[in-house]
Amino acid sequence: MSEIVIEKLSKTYRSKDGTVEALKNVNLSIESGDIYGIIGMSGAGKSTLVRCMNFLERPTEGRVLIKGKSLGDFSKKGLRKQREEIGMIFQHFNLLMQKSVLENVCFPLYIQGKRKKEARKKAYELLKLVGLSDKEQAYPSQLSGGQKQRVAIARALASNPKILLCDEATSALDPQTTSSILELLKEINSQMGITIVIITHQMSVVREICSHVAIMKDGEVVEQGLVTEIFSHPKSAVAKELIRKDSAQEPMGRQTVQNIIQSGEQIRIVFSENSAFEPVIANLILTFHEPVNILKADTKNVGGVAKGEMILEFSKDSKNTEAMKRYLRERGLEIEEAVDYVD
Ligand SMILES: Nc1ncnc2c1ncn2[C@@H]1O[C@H](COP(=O)(O)OP(=O)(O)OP(=O)(O)O)[C@@H](O)[C@H]1O
Repeated sequence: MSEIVIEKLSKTYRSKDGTVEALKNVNLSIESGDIYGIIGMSGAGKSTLVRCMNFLERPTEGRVLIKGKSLGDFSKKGLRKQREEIGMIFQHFNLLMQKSVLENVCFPLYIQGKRKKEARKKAYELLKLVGLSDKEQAYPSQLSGGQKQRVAIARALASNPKILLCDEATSALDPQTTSSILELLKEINSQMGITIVIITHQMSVVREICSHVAIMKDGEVVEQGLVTEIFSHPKSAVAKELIRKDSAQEPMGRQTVQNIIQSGEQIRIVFSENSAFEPVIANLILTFHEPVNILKADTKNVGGVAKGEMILEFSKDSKNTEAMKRYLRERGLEIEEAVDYVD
């Protein structure tokens, strides 16, 4: 049975300035143990969707099922109990600034009625898990962004949730700290079996950690599936744009993209790092006696697997472009037009 099912979900905000359809007929299925990314540009509806997953926001239409139980059917008390199974972390950590790290982690346990001794024992364990045993007496203002997010993760895990919702949890962090937090989330997923939902606007986050992804635009899911599949063969314009931005963020990638000679047709190829890719390109050149520019070549971590990505450019006056593409396809490489990936 799926851990989370989103069925025909719509959310409309009404205010004196008019109505906003933040979600339109969203359908998703998230399996137990998935790390599921939800990605899209600003305003796409990501936060609204994740807030509907624990009914912080009530949908206008549709259902949210957690392990087959519809959240809409719960009483207030039942919903509060159900929410203990769904932890959440945020971009700005939302810690209690007047309380120590230890007391921040104890807080949800006190709300559940746990005694101080029991709560503290659990909090010590969690602080050890997130690598902050030495900071239990510190206050949030004395911590770095990455450490604050570790406290927030420990606090979210205090009620033994089955699901952890992460709303732009790494957006306020530098790339190195982002990687260490993603690493921690991966450990939590694999060691504790917690299903993780990650809201982000960065493809690099999805690439590094997620098994599945849903891509949102204007309140709708425009594409969803395995990250490896979407990274290799994105279909929607939004997916292509997010992949292009991901590449352009790397200094080498940007430089190469800016320096390209806009001449012949360009294609994008994604391949396994250890595939026999180079001989194919060398043989292509030897077979057709034509130069082929390699505009960009990169290796990316896609769900822990190294994937090669290349953008090739054929000569402007080439009469062999179609034959060369056929040659590459016949050798098992899947290729696509690269117009969406270069500026
Ligand atoms: N409480 C609210 N009242 C009215 N409109 C809202 C409310 N919350 C969100 N919206 C609108 O709903 C749409 C989706 O917003 P949402 O915050 O879910 O998008 P997002 O993809 O998370 O964006 P961002 O990445 O900028 O946080 C936007 O047009 C937003 O202005």
